[in-house]
Amino acid sequence: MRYISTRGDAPELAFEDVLLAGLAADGGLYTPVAYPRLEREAIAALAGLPFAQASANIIAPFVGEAFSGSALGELTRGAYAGFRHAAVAPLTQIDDNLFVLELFHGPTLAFKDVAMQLLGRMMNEALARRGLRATIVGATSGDTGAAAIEAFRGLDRVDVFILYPHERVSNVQRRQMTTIADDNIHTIALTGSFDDAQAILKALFRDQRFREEVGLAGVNSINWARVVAQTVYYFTSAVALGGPLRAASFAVPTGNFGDILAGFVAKRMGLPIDRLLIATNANDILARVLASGAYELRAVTPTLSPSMDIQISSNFERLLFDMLGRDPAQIRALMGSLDQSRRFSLAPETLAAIRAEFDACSSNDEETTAEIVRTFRASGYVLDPHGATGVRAARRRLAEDPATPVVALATAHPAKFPDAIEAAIGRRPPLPEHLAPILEARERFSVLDNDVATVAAFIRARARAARGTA
Ligand SMILES: Cc1ncc(COP(=O)(O)O)c(C=O)c1O
Ligand SMILES: N[C@@H](CCOP(=O)(O)O)C(=O)O
Repeated sequence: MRYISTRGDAPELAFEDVLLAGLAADGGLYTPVAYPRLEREAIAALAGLPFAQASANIIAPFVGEAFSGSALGELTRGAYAGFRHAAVAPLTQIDDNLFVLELFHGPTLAFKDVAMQLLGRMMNEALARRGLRATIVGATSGDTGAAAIEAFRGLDRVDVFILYPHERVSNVQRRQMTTIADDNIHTIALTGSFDDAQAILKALFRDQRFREEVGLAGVNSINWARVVAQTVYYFTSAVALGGPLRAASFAVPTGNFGDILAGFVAKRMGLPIDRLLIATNANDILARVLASGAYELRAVTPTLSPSMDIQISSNFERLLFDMLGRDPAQIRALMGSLDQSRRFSLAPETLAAIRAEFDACSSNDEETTAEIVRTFRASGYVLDPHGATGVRAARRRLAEDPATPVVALATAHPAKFPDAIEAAIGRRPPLPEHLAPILEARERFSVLDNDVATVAAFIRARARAARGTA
């Protein structure tokens, strides 16, 4: 499989190059030249397979020769061996036709582990094959950072720098990142929002000199490998509910649009998906764009679901690329307008094409808390605040169409947000035992100004030091 940039001005690459490149050199996002199709029989044959095997089957057409034959199966088996649930991503029914897909059984208790545990293994192998080292820089609103740190800690081929918004992640989320003592891990508390962190990350990727100097690599969902690994649980859960003979809808707590984009890709690959429901918190830019066609940046509002406190949803660019007939000139024009005037407008036919497949539902903190309470009272199930926005979107859909099952993605474990849960239902969900030490361990992080040059200088100094060349 070959990959092209959404902005049309970067070289076409093979999977392993895309894996190591992260963002395309023209600022665009890599996407496959065409989506591979899984025939109905191949989808049906996923039933009953271990998650790791299903993952290898689904991902194989995307990786081509890079991880051919048994190599991919070995990587997926390794990636999911440490999950705390044998099914990796189990489904739980909480109401009529309403199912929760638990994606938080990985080491850091968030859906990010599903892709990151595989990405870490793939990247390490690709770097070893090429005899390279890399400097991974990641932006996080709380969960990607911990998942990346867990996947890459202690490896000598990589230095990891994680930028998170200072004082805007939960205590558990912060400690999952800042208490890790490995020398190759560097956590940066940025005096800004996640959007600021992601803007710095993209600026670093656009600086060709810096990129080459430090061997820059990215593990956010701007990296295509993250998206493709996230398609797997759409297949496994849909098949468990009767797919491909029966369609399901998916309600997805959304921020950077990487998770729901994976659902869109699964649908393009042939999985019968009815509706893709974008669930947002008060940072509702995606709900607003679906309502009006105007993608308009506003200041980020802190909420009970901090990982979704995002306005610039990077992967929306990949969706637009497909919805605009894969025309990079139109993407360049929209992204240029976003940079210059903090907004762009979609043409009526583009908006109609998006609405044909997606709905959106935003929930403020009160509504999120009410959903946690409602679900707990009705079924005893404890949702985290991110998952609660998804379940609320799912209930709204079921009120319109009770016959089609809806899978709501539970993207984080409630123990990551104990204060919000306690305020809602009067109980503090305990942290799984393996994470208990982080509550006492010493924290290490550097507070940096929201400024590209400051962050670049910090990374340069530390990355060199780690290589013994300072
Ligand atoms: C717990 C949780 N839910 C939902 C999201 C949103 O996912 P995405 O950014 O892929 O839209 C995130 C962050 O990405 C998250 O950490
Ligand atoms: N919510 C995310 C934001 C980054 O998302 P990614 O999927 O693009 O890595 C987080 O928790 O960091």
